[in-house]
Amino acid sequence: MGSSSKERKSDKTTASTKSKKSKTKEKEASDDELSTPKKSTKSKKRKADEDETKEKKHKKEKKHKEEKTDKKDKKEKKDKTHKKDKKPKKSKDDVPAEDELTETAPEPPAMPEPAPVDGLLRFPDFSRQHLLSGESALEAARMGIPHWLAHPATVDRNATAPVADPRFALSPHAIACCEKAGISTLFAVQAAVIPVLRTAHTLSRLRRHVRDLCVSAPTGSGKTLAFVLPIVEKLRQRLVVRLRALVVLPTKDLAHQVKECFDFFCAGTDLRVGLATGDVSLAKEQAALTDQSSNLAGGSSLVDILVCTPGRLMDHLTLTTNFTLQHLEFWVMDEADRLLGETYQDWLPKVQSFIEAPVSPNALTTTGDIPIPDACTSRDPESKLDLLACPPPRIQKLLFSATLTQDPAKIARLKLVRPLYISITDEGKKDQGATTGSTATYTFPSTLTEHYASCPVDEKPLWLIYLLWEQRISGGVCFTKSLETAHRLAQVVQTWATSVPDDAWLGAKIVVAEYSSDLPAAERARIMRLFKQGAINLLICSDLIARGMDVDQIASVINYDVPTHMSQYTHRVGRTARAGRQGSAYTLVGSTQMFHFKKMMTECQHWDGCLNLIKPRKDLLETLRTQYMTALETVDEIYN
Ligand SMILES: Nc1ncnc2c1ncn2[C@@H]1O[C@H](COP(=O)(O)OP(=O)(O)OP(=O)(O)O)[C@@H](O)[C@H]1O
Repeated sequence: MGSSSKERKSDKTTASTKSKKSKTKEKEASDDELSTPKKSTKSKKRKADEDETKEKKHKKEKKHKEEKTDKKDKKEKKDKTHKKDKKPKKSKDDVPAEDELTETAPEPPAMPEPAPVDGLLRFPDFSRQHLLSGESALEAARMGIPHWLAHPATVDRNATAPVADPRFALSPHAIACCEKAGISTLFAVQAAVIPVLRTAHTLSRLRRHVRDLCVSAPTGSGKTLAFVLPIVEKLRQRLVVRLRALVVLPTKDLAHQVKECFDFFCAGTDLRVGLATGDVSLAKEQAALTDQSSNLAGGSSLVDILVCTPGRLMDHLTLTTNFTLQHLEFWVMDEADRLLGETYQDWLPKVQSFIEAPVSPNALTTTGDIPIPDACTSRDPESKLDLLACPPPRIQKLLFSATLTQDPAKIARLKLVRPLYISITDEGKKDQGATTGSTATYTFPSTLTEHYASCPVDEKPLWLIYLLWEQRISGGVCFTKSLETAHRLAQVVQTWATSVPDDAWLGAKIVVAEYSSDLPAAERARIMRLFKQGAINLLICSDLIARGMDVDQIASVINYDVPTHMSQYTHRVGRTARAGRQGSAYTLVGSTQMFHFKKMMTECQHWDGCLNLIKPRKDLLETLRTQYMTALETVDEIYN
């Protein structure tokens, strides 16, 4: 009892002392709020004592530290003297500090322009003088277009250079291939892009200089070679076969075309190029792409470069054993704006996730407890499985199109790193798209002559016949809005052409073929072969070959149906006037479509003085009308 009363007393005392202290504190606090604190003499003394003790302690610690540093310095000095002659020179293969290499590393400062040193590659001197100003810049910002996208580095289309120019640092093999292909001068897009890619990969083992590229250049300006050449040049130095370049195209036909280009430039190297388009069974493609029996997951690629369509790429990513993107260095998207609009199986985010995902430990073979990675790298910078601690090369994304989108939302999906936007334009037409507020710039081949004819909608087939006859069109492609129209039109035109006596043709007699996605691949290939040989000289099709197809023989393009968008017009007419050759484009505009057509052209500053109006000769039109009516009757008899 007694002790407890004592405890209670002492508790009371403590409590009262505490409350006194807290009262004093409260008072000090309230004083503090009003004025500079006035400390009592007692507390001043206590403070001075404390300070003295602190200083003593600090001096002691400092002395101790100095002694320690002194000892360390002496030791290092001794070691240095000892190792002086033994120190190895820094090799170019030295592995750099990890934080310097990961993509999460802080954004490096703006790349300094390397001085023009002989023997070293230089970045091209992209003009930046015509940056958007005033309202245009504000407009771009308002539309949410990132600065780099609104301010392309423009290159004049005449800025060509000889293949052997040291800026390109092309190997004798590449130069020989160009010679074999009849290429002595690199076109502007190639002269601009190749040094950027070559420099990035030659100078920088850190790959700091690796920037993603968006390239916009007119149709037929040589974009394919702009990525094929540097990729082959980089990869031909590789030792082990890995899938290092992925080239995605929107259609099978285009994929075949680009594969042919790679094959040509890879001939004489041991690089292997694969194709995944779904032309053959999945099993056959799988067998051609990876060694299915290998237990080195992902390390059994049978190809270095894969040219594919998005659909088949998805199949291989999900179904093919040992198919991996972990070694990828280049990811090319040709006809990028079309691919970005492609939602098939959500392909874009899926590929993106395969690239970003760390290599799954399940994908590794183990010997006992030790994992054997298929190669020295994984994409995960934190990965403990990264045995050689060698950082993976960063994937360079390369986007090409004649009508590259400026839609910020679409571009953002690609997560581009320090992107550089190169645009090949006409002098004086810079920033055209941005000033008009459209979502892409449109530049046409300078060798293209454009025409249009305004005609009654129900007389379009007759006017097409008129054009074919009067303009002596041979080697032409005629675009319709649908397969059905293409089918019917091909029947009518072919029937009319057959009905005209051979000796009436002053030029080559027209032989028509329908070229449609409904046809089997082999049949399409046969028709294209005949077209290239001149045995067929007019292809009637929907938009199947409106993009990217490169056929020398196309001298004229006819838009039987008016394109609904400027990019569609650009790609269609771009099938002619390629690689500096002359070409003509004709658009048949139904009288009810005239308003839309003119508006579309005017908005893209492509109306005044750009197109010639065709005024038909009435007598010839009437003569042909009779022939056309007869052909129509024959078609109805034969086919219906
Ligand atoms: N430097 C060059 N010299 C001569 N011809 C070239 C050169 N570069 C490319 N070509 C040829 O130019 C043609 C068009 O090239 P390519 O198909 O790459 O054009 P593109 O810019 O991709 O066109 P599109 O936008 O229509 O796809 C091809 O036949 C190609 O062989």
